[in-house]
Amino acid sequence: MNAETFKQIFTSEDSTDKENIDNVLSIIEDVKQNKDEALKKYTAQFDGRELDNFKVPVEKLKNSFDNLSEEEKNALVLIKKRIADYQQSIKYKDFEDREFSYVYHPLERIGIYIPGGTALYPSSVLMSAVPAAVAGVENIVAVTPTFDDENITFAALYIADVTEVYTVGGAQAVAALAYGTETIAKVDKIVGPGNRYVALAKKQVFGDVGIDMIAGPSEILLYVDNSADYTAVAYDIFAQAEHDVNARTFLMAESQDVIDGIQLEVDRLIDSQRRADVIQKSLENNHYQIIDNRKELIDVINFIAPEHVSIQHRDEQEISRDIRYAGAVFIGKYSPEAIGDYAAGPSHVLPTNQTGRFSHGLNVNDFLTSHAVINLKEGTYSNIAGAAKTIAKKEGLDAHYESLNIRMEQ
Ligand SMILES: NC(=O)c1ccc[n+]([C@@H]2O[C@H](COP(=O)([O-])OP(=O)(O)OC[C@H]3O[C@@H](n4cnc5c(N)ncnc54)[C@H](O)[C@@H]3O)[C@@H](O)[C@H]2O)c1
Ligand SMILES: [Zn+2]
Repeated sequence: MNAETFKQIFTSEDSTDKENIDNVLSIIEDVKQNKDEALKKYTAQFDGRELDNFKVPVEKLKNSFDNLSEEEKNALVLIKKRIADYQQSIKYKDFEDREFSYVYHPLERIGIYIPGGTALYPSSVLMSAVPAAVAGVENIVAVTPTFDDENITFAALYIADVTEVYTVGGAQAVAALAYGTETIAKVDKIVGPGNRYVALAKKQVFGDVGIDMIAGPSEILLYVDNSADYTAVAYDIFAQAEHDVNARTFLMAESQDVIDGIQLEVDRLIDSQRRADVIQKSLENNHYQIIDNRKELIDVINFIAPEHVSIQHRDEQEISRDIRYAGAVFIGKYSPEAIGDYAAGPSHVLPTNQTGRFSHGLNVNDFLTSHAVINLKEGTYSNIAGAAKTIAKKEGLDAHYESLNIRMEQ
């Protein structure tokens, strides 16, 4: 049992979905050319809505918030504060020295995609918009295919310091953010999760505009021993599975007894789940493995770089310290992944499908850009200009050489 065993799982997936790519490319081209007209056309085609005006007035957002129960309002406010405090604490700070500085500035205008095709995601609003607001972004534009006059997504947008909201979704919304239309001005970066069309569109527009990452179907790797609460672990597996039929769980334990114990709870409880049909389907993607060697376990985790890792084990602290690549690591009984979805603080917008090996969860620093400031004094210059001249000469760049040399002679 080692990381090699998992290669098969990851290489056999259809990451290149030719038909959908062509479809998304033609939507993007159309929006580039025909702007608002194209947005209206695709909104009618895919969402079945005739839209004259897709800008949502702030009163609509406010109404949605005002009409929530006190309990719901308080929940959104508390979650917003948790996210903001956490993001503030990890925000990069300028480095300033006599001859070098490194300074950070917020992006000017960003777009957040809030999924809304089949479910509402007020948590995603807060997880994307609050980090941007903490970074100091002035123009936070949200797009979402959410059309009801009042809904919890609008309520979250109301308290999240979002400055503009448009009811467009899918690849057409991503294209509008990337290239601009008569109604929606172009942004500098697009963030947030969405379905495959949204993900493919983000991939296509990258380069013309920044993106955060390509987040695919959700996944969790659980490492559990017999000190864990098997019923709670069964619910952790359901929580992952109910997201989407493509979601998956990697359940790992040192012995078959543990896996059997959890499986018993899964079998006992599954029929009583409201989303049992989705759960049942996504459980087919699960992989249950016995790993009794700690080094192999860590190799597998680092290879998969799971979106979520949950360790519920006697040695959970020690094991967690060796993990290098993961979207987020949840340690122990009181850090279930579900608390991370809503309220722990770090964003739930996380890299999936091994992309955690080179990218990270959305955070405040994704909304900052930075540059170096070089302000050398004469002494430093004289110490290093000789080396620079030598290389400039070797490269045959004479003007570079002279630019350096002339200052040495003075
Ligand atoms: N990783 C995360 O943090 C996270 C959080 C929340 C949601 N999600 C994911 O976001 C996704 C939400 O998907 P959704 O579909 O509900 O909403 P969505 O808003 O992502 O997509 C809806 C849009 O898809 C477009 N579309 C639908 N069918 C199309 C077709 N045949 N061709 C072209 N475009 C088409 C439509 O324009 C529609 O507006 C889910 O996969 C969910 O798991 C992820
Ligand atoms: Zn979840």
